[in-house]
Amino acid sequence: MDFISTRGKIQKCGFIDAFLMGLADDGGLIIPEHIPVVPQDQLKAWEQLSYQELMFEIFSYYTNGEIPDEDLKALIHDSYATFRSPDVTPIHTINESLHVLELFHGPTFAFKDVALQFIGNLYSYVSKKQNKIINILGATSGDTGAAAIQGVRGKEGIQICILHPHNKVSKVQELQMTTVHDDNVLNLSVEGNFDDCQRVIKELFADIEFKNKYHLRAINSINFVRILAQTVYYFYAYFQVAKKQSIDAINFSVPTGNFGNIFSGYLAKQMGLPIGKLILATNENNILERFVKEGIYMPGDFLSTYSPSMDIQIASNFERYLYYLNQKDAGKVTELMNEFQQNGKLVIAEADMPQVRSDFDAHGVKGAECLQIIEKYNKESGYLLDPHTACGVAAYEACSDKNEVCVVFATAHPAKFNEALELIPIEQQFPKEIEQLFNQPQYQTVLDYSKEEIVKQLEAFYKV
Ligand SMILES: N[C@@H](CCOP(=O)(O)O)C(=O)O
Repeated sequence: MDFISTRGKIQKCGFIDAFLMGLADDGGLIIPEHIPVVPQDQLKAWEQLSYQELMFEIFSYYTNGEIPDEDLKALIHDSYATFRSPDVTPIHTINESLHVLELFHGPTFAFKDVALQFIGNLYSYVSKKQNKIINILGATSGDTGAAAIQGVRGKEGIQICILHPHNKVSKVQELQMTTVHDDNVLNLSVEGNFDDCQRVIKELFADIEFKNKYHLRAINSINFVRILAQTVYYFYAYFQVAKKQSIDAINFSVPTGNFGNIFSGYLAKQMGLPIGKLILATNENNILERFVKEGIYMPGDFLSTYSPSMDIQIASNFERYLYYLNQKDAGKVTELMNEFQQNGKLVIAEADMPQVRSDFDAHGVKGAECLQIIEKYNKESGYLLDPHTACGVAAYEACSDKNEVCVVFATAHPAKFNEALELIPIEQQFPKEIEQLFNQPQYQTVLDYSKEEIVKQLEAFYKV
């Protein structure tokens, strides 16, 4: 399996090189040259596998034997040893048409742990095997940063710097990042929003001289390994539901900001998993919903919402989808991305819209609807949703027929967003790992939004 760029201007490379490159050196995103299709009898056999065994099988389609089987198995095993559920991502069934896939049983109580605990271990493995310096640079709207820091803290040969938007993440998210006081961790709290943070890191990754000098590595979903690791739970969810009831295709409703989590579903579907609808669940920052409904991809005004992890306007992984929508024409993708850069908007050809609408459906939650859904499900079924998952459930209600089966992703534990939950008359409980954060000192540098200032901080922090 070789890896290429959506812009077509890098040499084909193998799995580890694709992992280390993060953002493609031509400014595009890395994708597999061909998406492998899993034969039906293989899919059937996978039904009985544990999460870890399934992940090994899926990764083996992509790793080209670059990681010996025993090493890959050990990496996978170690990555999920810290999870609070033996199933890694267990299913909670509300009724026959609605299942919630709990993706928050990792150390930082969000779905990001599922990929990032593995990625932390993989960076450590590569650093030791190839004697490589790993300087991670990432941007977060709250969850990625906490999970990535947790995945690499204290690991030899790895430094991590995370940019988060100052005062625009939840208190628990902020504490999860900034109470870590390890020498290899730097938290920069930037006056701006997530899009500002993501823009700077993308510019730095696209500056090849800087990227190579400082050995920059990515943990955001620009890194294809993030996408691949997230496909595993689509397969696992399907098999768990299939054990409970007879199903054909199932729908997935996915809270999404950077288009990474749902793009993993697109990949799983191309690999042959019987997925019906992929439903994009967003909040008021609804660029993706407008794209599906109107065919226009154009950022609107940034809004702070009850679901801050999805307070994103420019979705990195959208470019991966554009590549497939345009029949893998890298020249066309380059043209479209340049157009977006210049005009701040992309208009999808009318002829392509039936395809878009058969690939995705979408619903954007507005204000009170998020809290109403949390209250309603708590009252009716005693299940507590976090605000992002509530967007997913609202999108299920809007887009999935009741005679279809839908899995909604619970992307975070509700305790991470107590500010929103306090607005509803329900009882909240904090897991002890979260409760104890409130008594700890914080370590972060607050910065104006200035690329020069950020670069100065990185140059002082990274070992080269
Ligand atoms: N919602 C994310 C934003 C970064 O997205 P990623 O999937 O590219 O890491 C977060 O919580 O940080």
